[in-house]
Amino acid sequence: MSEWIAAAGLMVAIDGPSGSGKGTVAKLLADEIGLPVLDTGLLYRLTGAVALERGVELDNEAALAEMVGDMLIGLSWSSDGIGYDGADWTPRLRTEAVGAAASTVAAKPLVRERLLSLQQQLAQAGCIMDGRDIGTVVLPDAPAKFFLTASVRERARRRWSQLKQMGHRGDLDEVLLDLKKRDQRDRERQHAPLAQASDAISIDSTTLRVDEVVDRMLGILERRQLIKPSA
Ligand SMILES: Nc1ncnc2c1ncn2[C@@H]1O[C@H](COP(=O)(O)OP(=O)(O)OP(=O)(O)O)[C@@H](O)[C@H]1O
Ligand SMILES: Nc1ccn([C@H]2C[C@H](O)[C@@H](COP(=O)(O)O)O2)c(=O)n1
Repeated sequence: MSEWIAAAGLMVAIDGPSGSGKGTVAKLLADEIGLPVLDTGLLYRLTGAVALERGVELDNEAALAEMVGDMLIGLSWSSDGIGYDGADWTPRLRTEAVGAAASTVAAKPLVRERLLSLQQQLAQAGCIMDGRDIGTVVLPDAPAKFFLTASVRERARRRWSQLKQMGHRGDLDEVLLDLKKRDQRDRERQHAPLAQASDAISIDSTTLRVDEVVDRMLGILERRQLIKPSA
């Protein structure tokens, strides 16, 4: 049972760089307030993974856009993950290679354009959506927007320890370098770059526990009367 009741159709946007904790916090917040959570990174990861699998050049924008058009037909995307062509793709999308491919295809305006309306349609019933451009482009009118940050060293440490738990033997400096490259690509692309919306509240999670971040968000949503205690 959720501890809070969310206003009907509430949309909460959570943006931030890789490893800032968006996905983790979005899931916990969603459990607390009883909303579905949509991880938009999965759409770009699936695009990158399908392109790699089919041998579509990651720099060929027209071919990628055509591929995404086809992909949308067999796509199922929900709080549980992402499915395509009758298979659950979620478990195979968490590798660094897929993350890098996702970041490359995400810089292509035609790819973003093709994925935009799906995100906007699914958000309409109310949700917590996390990504890079949710507060700025996908849901510019969302009544609650958060921009989650953490120092690049801390984000690399988190990613490294996550990889270690998954059985990978990554080097921390290598993870740090990959993260810096991804940050640069995501922030510097021309179309819908990673950016804080002017009306987003920034939370630096470098020295905060996950539950402390979630509590801050709940406090802000309650003060804005977007949620109320369920009891
Ligand atoms: N405040 C925090 N303190 C410590 N560890 C955290 C914190 N927030 C998240 N983590 C851990 O950091 C790792 C990365 O978090 P998460 O996957 O949620 O980040 P993300 O911003 O969604 O990244 P990406 O955009 O690459 O998907 C996870 O292992 C998570 O448990
Ligand atoms: N709204 C979004 C979500 C994700 N991306 C891109 C940028 C990331 O490097 C890549 C993978 O995202 P992650 O799963 O790590 O959150 O997808 C984007 O451009 N816009």
